[in-house]
Amino acid sequence: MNDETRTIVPDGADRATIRRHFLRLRRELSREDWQAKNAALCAHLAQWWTQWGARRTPRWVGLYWPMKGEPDVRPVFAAWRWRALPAAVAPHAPLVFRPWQDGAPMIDDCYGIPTPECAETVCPEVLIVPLVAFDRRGYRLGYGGGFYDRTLAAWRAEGWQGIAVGVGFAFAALPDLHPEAHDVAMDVVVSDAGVVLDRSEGVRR
Ligand SMILES: Nc1nc2c(c(=O)[nH]1)N(C=O)[C@@H](CNc1ccc(C(=O)N[C@@H](CCC(=O)O)C(=O)O)cc1)CN2
Ligand SMILES: Nc1ncnc2c1ncn2[C@@H]1O[C@H](COP(=O)(O)OP(=O)(O)OP(=O)(O)O)[C@@H](O)[C@H]1O
Repeated sequence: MNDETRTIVPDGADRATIRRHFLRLRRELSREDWQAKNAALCAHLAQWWTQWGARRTPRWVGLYWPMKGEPDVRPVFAAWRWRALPAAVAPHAPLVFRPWQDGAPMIDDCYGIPTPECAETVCPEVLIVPLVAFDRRGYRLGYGGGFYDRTLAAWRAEGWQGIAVGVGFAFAALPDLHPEAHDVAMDVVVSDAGVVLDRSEGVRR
């Protein structure tokens, strides 16, 4: 299967169908394929981060603990002191972010995803967001919990000046995901094909 056929989804597909389609494609990647794509994505993200970080003074970076074949961009921030991981604490609540260092004690959040066992929470200035699928304007599909949308909506309502950086595999790019009212677009999207969207200069953060 080449990258072009990968993007074919059934005509008029709804979100659940699109989500299943790209989750299946991701699951079917060979280990070698996944590693090559992940390495390319990490290289592009590292370059973006170096350039962006040189002009700003970001502190907390919100990462995620990868699962189900998600890209693993943790190596890009391995030397960064201010790393945080999300915890889903309830099905309809915004995510909370907890400081994280390698080797820190972890517990499962309410979806069984490891999260630091730590009472402190932080609000990341740079939020790295996993993309199951994404479109040209930076709208995304995740696992369907609405967590990132809810989290970003809550933070922005409180005056958050941070930046949302989506990371996903290039085969999951679609022209238009037909966003719904609650969908929050990414400011930057990085894939194994490069930085495919960057509005970070336009936003004051
Ligand atoms: N690595 C990672 N961590 C993350 C997220 C993420 O997308 N990736 N999240 C981003 O939100 C939050 C957790 N959200 C999740 C939402 C749903 C499911 C889940 O397993 N859903 C079921 C289907 C549920 C349904 O259909 O209603 C499944 O996929 O089997 C897992 C995590 C916080 N942590
Ligand atoms: N700000 C919000 N307030 C209330 N409900 C919301 C909000 N954002 C999303 N939702 C609800 O969450 C549900 C899932 O949304 P969506 O399909 O966009 O999830 P997703 O972006 O794939 O998931 P995730 O962000 O967890 O990766 C939708 O039914 C939506 O109504």
